[in-house]
Amino acid sequence: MSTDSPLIIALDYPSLDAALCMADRLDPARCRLKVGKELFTRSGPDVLDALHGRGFEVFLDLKFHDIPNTVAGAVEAAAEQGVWMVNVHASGGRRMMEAARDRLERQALSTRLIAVTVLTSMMVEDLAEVGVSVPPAEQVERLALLAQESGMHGVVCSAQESARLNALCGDDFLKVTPGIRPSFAQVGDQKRVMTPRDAMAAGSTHLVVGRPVTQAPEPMEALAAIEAELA
Ligand SMILES: O=c1ccn([C@@H]2O[C@H](COP(=O)(O)O)[C@@H](O)[C@H]2O)c(=O)[nH]1
Repeated sequence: MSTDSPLIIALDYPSLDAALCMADRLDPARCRLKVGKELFTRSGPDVLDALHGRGFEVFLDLKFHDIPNTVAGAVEAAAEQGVWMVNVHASGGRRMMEAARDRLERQALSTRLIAVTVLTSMMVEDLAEVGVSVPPAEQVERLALLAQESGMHGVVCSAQESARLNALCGDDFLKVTPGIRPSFAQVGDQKRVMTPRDAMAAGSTHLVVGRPVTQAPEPMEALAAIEAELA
């Protein structure tokens, strides 16, 4: 089932059972789901089959980062599982992103392919330690432009960068933004955060929300509060 909702709920759980318990409380007409490294490493492709069987569109968030041939094969494998979206790291470079895009095109696979710019958990000090001597916003812009030139459908960035990327890359270029924190939620390890309403106003196309829903005492109430904020 396809949905107009911008919400992507991150199923960061240590077991298939726990993830499906949450999925069974959610509605594929009201959100998409994201499967990340922990859940996929534990459950493998079974989780994708189970979520597709329940009618959800799935973002497989494995953030591939390797040589072009390896990433192209991994992206093809993900797309063959029928996922709605998959991602790579933009810092893997132009040739890597182009190889992944070309592989999807050659196999006529319609999975959206996006690139991670700068993780939403990183600040200027974190970038400096890995040899990047510009602020996150500047690095995000650089990598988003490279991702667009390399044929990506969009990027993962923080909502703090969405307005600038709208101006630089256009409205149609996807801005998938984790680090979404409603006023009732704890920030945790995220650094570049925004509320759901501000993120949409800034031009984010999709909002990734994990713990504010999945760790809430009443997850469905938390989700409803976010939807009300967006209405
Ligand atoms: O830059 C990034 C890229 C990916 N993520 C992922 O999004 C969710 C966020 O979960 P919260 O619990 O809402 O913090 C999580 O799965 C991350 O792996 C990100 O946060 N930042």
